[in-house]
Amino acid sequence: MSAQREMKEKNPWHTPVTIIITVIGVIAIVALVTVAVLQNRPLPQKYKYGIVLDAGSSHTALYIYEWPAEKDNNTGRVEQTHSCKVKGPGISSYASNPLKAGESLRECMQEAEQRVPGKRHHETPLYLGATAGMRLLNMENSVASDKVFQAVEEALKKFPFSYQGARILSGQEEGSFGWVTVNYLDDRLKQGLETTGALDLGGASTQISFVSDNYNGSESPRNSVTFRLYGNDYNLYTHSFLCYGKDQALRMTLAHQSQAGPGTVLDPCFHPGYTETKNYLVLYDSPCVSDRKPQGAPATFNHSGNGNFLECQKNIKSIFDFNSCKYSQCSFNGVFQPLLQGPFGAFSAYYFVMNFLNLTNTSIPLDTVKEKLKDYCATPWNQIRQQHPNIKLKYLAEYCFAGTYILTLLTEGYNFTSESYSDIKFIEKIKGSDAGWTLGYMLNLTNMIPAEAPDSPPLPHAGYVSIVSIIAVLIFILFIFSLRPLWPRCSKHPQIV
Ligand SMILES: Nc1ccn([C@@H]2O[C@H](COP(=O)(O)OP(=O)(O)O)[C@@H](O)[C@H]2O)c(=O)n1
Ligand SMILES: [Ca+2]
Repeated sequence: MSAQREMKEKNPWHTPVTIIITVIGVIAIVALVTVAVLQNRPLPQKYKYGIVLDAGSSHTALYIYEWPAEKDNNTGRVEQTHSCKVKGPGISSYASNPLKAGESLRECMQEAEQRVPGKRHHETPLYLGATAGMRLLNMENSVASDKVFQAVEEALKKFPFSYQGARILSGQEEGSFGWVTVNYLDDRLKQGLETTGALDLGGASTQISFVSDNYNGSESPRNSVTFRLYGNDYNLYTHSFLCYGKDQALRMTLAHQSQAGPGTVLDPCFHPGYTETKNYLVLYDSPCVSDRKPQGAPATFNHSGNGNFLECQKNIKSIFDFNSCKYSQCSFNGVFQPLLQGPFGAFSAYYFVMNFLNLTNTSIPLDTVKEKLKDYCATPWNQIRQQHPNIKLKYLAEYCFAGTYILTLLTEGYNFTSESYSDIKFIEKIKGSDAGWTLGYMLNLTNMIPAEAPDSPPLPHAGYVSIVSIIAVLIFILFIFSLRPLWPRCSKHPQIV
């Protein structure tokens, strides 16, 4: 017998039956695992889109959101993919020429048409939400505000999206949807984590929204908003202060000073050397101040600065009422506010102003922040202008006021202390999406956040593939053992040839 044959007889695995079984087994395992992997491989992503227009008091911005199309119940992450700032002022400024309000949106809407894939246009919901600018116009002149909405509606309907309406948000909606946005983007809602409060500062109103253990909605129910999200109940405290956005607050502070008498206003909230001639009619053209219009005043007044932080803060404090409170505790103007419970995200003008002033770092002690602002306000206007040649003078002139207003609102208004000040984070975006009410508004209207926690597959994909592989190998080994009777017998002793 040849040596080769001898080898074969010694090694039972070399019989044709076992070789065939092994090959088939290996092929079967590879096929099984391949199918398991391929079946669960993410498909090329297809997206759905949603568009929200934020018609603020100072300007309108368009946001495009996208989310994976094939996720059940739209449970995939929603992200902002594009934003467009509408040129010109907010839509409430077009009260005397409503058609222009509609026209102003055209450029950003055309951009949206480019950005959203054509075949998704007709199914992409389009919302417009207006905030405090339109609230004020509606109070002042509801016919004019209706006309602006009509014009805006006509302009938006010309685009191929699924138009869902334009309306004024209530203060509660504005505050609570800002809170939803921040906590959704931080993944706090899905995971049932402690939530972040939301501080939104606009031009015409400002919102504060947070969950507090000592607030269940029974004291001052009008400040209560409840949500059931991903299986958790949230009882939110929220309040919107109309007229306490930074632009209207500036009007109120100026109006307060100009009551001292017509002529010149020497304003501690403006830099030394700043001087402008301003129109009384423009100053008082807002329901926030119209009742304070002095009788028989001249058409214009001289607005000059002397840059004094402490005096500025004193003036700002005069627009708050700290005395009336019929609840256990109040923020200001007799508005109930439970004990602050952080952390807080402060966005919109809070961020823009503090970022300009290089004061977004809240681990800097509050006293140091005040010192820095004091120095900034005392800096001569000429020097400020030279340091920031590219910033529009109107905006540049107002940062001393705006910074002082923010600190006053937070500490005197909402009762943040030197300790709790560091609970605030000034934020612009979270994971690429702007902080603001728009995302929360769309998530709510499209039912994108389920009330109950979605059922998740019991195993992640990797775990599933590993278990399938292990079971396949075990079945194969069992199979081999079940064929034992067919195995060639091996002798314990070397065969004698
Ligand atoms: N880059 C920017 C953009 C806006 N802003 C200010 O942020 C505020 C935005 O308010 P808004 O137009 O949303 O007004 P509301 O309707 O929310 O009260 C305005 O006071 C703007 O002047 C800013 O300070 N810097
Ligand atoms: Ca706003």
